[in-house]
Amino acid sequence: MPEASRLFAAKNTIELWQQQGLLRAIDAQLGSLLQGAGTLEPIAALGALVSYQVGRGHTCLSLPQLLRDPVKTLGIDDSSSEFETQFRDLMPDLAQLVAALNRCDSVLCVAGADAVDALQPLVWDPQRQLLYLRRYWQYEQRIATWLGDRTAQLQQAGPAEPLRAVIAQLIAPKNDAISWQRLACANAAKQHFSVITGGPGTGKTYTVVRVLATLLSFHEHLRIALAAPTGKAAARMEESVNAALADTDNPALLRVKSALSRKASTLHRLLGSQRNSRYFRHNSAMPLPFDVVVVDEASMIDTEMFDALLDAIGSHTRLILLGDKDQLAPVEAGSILASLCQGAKYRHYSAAHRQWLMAASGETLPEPAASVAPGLHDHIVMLEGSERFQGAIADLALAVNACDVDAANQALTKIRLLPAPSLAVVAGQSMPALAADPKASAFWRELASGFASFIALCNQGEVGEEEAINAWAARVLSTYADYQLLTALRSGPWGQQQLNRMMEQLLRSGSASGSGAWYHGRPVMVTSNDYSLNLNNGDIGIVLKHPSDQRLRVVFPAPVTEANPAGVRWILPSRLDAVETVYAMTVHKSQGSEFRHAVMILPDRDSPVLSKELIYTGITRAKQQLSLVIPNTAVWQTALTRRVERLGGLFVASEEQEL
Ligand SMILES: Nc1ncnc2c1ncn2[C@@H]1O[C@H](COP(=O)(O)OP(=O)(O)OP(=O)(O)O)[C@@H](O)[C@H]1O
Repeated sequence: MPEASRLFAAKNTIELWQQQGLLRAIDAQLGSLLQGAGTLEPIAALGALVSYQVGRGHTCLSLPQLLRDPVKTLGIDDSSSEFETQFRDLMPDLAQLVAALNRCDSVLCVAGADAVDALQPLVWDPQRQLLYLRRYWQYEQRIATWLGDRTAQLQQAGPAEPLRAVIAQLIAPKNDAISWQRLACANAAKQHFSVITGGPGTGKTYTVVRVLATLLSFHEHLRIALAAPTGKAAARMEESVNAALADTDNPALLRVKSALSRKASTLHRLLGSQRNSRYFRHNSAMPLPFDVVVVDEASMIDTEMFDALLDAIGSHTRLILLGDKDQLAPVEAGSILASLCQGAKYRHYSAAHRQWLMAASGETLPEPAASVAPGLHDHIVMLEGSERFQGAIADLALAVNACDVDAANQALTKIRLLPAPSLAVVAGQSMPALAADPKASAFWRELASGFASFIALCNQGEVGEEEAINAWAARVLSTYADYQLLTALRSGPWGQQQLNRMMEQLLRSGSASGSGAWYHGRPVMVTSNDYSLNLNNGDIGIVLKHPSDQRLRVVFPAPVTEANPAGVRWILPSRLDAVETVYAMTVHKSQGSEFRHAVMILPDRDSPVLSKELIYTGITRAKQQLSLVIPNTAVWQTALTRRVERLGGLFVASEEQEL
C-alpha cells in the first residue's frame, strides 16, 4: 500500500479491536468520537490505545515503544498474533505519525508545562514522545509544578542546631548504624513536602509521631490531619498512631496526643468528596485548614488523587507522605510513591541539604560518589531494618523485593507451605465432590481450620446488656482479622471467588442459621462507597444474629467513643447493596491491612498480574505467621522476576541519582 494512503486505511480497526476483546467500550468510544470529529484513523486508534493504557495503570503511551513492540507495550496475550498484523497495517512509521499528530486538531502539541487549560482530548509531548489523554497530562503538569515550587522552598530552611537537641530526645541513636529515622525526622521537620518510605515495621509511624513532636516543640499550636486512601488503611493508621502514643510520659509525645483532635479519615473524606462529581470541596480556592497533613499508605494514591490532594494543600501546610514504595501500585493510573522514591535507596542528597540533615540529626551520611543537584530526592528518606518482622517472613520479603529467586527459595524452606492438591481437585465446586475426594477435603479443611476461633466466637453469642453484646461483636471483628486467605487472582480455580465458595460450603454448615445469601457468621466486604451509610469500599463487617431479637444484622467497626466504648455499629442487611463474602480476598484488596496469620494462595498458571510487587504485598500482610500455597513452582519463579512497570511522565530518575 502506498505510504500516503496507509493513513486512511483500515477504517474499522477500532471496532475490530473492541470485538476482539482488546479494547474496553470506553476506549473504543473515545476512538470513535475522535474519528467522528474527522481525526485520521491511526490517530483515533492511538487515542483509543492511550485510554486502554490508562485502564492498565499507565498515564501515557510512548510512541517509539509502541511502534517497536505493540504486543509487549500493550500487554497483549501472545496467542492473539493477529493484532500485530492489524496494528502494522494501520500505523505508518514514527515520523509520519508525528507529522500527523502535529497537524491534528484533536491533539495539542506541547513542549513543557504550558497550556494547562487545553481543550483537545489528546496531548502530544514531542520531547519525550509521549501521548496523553488531556486529563492525565494536566494532572502530571500540576503535580510537577507543585513539587517544583516546594523544592525551590527547600533552600530557605532555618538553622539545624535547635532541631538536633529535640530529635536527640525523641529518637535514640543506633549502635554502629545510621539512624534513618532521625534523618527522616529532621527532613520532614525542615520542609513543607516530605516522604518517609520503608517496608513494614521499619518505624514510619514511630518516626512521624516524632516529627509532629518536633514541630510542636517550635509551634505552640498545630492543626494536624491524618488520612489514608481507604477506610481500612485510615482505621489502621489511627490504631498505629494511638499505639505509638500509648503509655508515654514523654512531654513532647504527650503534646502530640493532645494535638491530635481528629480521627484519621479517608482522603476522599478529608478533601470533601461531592456526590456524582470527581471534584472535591477543598482545592486551591479553598485549601485544607491544617498546618500538617500526614497521609499513610501512599503507595495506594493514584495520579488523579495525588493531583487533587496537592491542589488542596495550601502554601503554609506541610504534607508528609508515608508508605512502602515496593508495594503494589494503585488500581487506578499512576504509581506516585514508587516514582517519587525511585532513587531513594541511593540516599543521594544535594550538598547543602546533606550538610543540613547531618547537622540537624547528628547522623553522618555517606559521601555521594558525585555531586547531586537539589531536587525531589532531597524530600525523601527511606527507612530500613524492620522493628517488627524478624526471621523467615523478613528474609522472604527482602529476597522477593530484590527479585532474588534463589534467596527467596532459600527463605521458603522456613515458611509453612501447604501442599496444593491437583487442579482437578481444586476446581471441584460442590460439597459432594469435596466429600468424595479425601485429598481435596483435607486441603480445603486445612484452609478452613484457621477460621475455627472466629466461628466458635460467632456461635458463642452473648446474652445480656447491649454493652456486653457490643463487646462480643467487637471481639468477633478482631478475631476475624487474625486469619485471612489472600489470592493473587479474583477468578479461576485458585481465585478468590472459588475459595470463598468452598469456605462458605464448609463453614456455613458449621453455623447453620439464616437463609439465602445472609447467614450468621458470614464475613462481608463492602464493594463500593456508600456515603449515606458512611461505608467505604473495602470495609469489612460480620453478619451476626443480634442476641436481643435474633435478627440478622451486620456489625462494622466504628470509632471508639465514650458513648460507644466497644467501637461497633450494626446495619440491617437489607440496607447493604454492594457486598461480597470475604473469607478470601485478593492481595489488591488487602493493601492497607495486616493479619496475624495470612495464607497466600497462588494460581497454577501464569498471569500478567503476577508480579514481585504482588507477592511482596501479599507476604507482608502477615504480622506473625505466613503460609503459602504454591501449586506450580514455575509460576512462583516467573512472578518473582516480573516487575510492575508503569509508564508516566513524572519524576523520571536522572542519571546521577542512579549512580
Ligand atoms: N527506634 C525505635 N525504637 C524502638 N521501637 C521502635 C523504633 N522504631 C519502631 N519501633 C517499634 O517497631 C514497631 C513498628 O513500628 P511502626 O508501626 O512505626 O512501623 P511502620 O513502618 O509504621 O509499620 P507499617 O508499615 O506496618 O505501618 C512499633 O512497635 C514501634 O514502636
